Amino acid sequence: MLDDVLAAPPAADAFAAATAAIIQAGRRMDRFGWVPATAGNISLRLPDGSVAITRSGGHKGFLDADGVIRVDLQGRPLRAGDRSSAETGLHCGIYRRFPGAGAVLHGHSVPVTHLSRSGGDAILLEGYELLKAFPGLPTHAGTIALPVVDNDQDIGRLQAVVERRWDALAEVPPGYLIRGHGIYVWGADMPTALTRLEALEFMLACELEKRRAA
Ligand SMILES: CSCCC(=O)C(=O)COP(=O)(O)O
Ligand SMILES: [Zn+2]
Repeated sequence: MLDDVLAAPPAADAFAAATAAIIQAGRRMDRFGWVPATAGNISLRLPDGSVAITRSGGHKGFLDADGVIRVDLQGRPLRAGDRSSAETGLHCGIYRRFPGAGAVLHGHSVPVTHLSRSGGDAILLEGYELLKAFPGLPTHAGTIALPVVDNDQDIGRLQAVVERRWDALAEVPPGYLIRGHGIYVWGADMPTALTRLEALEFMLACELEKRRAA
């Protein structure tokens, strides 16, 4: 019991650590060109069940501590007047559905935007060594069918569509694409989410090259 109390960091410390991790993730995503202009958003689940998430509208490669705020699992800001990401509902939808999700990343890369626009409800990734970055895929011989959903400015309606897609899948991959918009990826923690995003972006860039060459 005492061990549990000592192991749990005070809420303010946990938020400060999450803010630092989010700032670092934004810089990393920016280096790859995945968060152009004010695109993208980033969040981490906090030990008290709330969520640290980027504010709406800033450049995610130039975040400072003021660029990260807290919301509850329904996406409501914990401090009156704070305006979290316009896509907070998609982050919270992931945290509510997957108790093991601890970090969520959203970016707008060229491969994601281009491939998601070219039709189809899923993008098949097969034969890539980097598939091993995903749960349950011990070799390159596995396959990921990344769901693609139509874009919608109504985030509640978009989240309902995403949930219906998840309901229809025997196994839900930890990511999906929004057509002409971007990608959502999650993991147990920030390093895992970043690894998955990087692996997916690499494979999607290869898919784009393949289509160009065809
Ligand atoms: C100019 S990007 C349009 C909004 C968007 O798709 C996005 O990812 C960023 O929105 P946020 O409110 O999180 O800044
Ligand atoms: Zn977006």
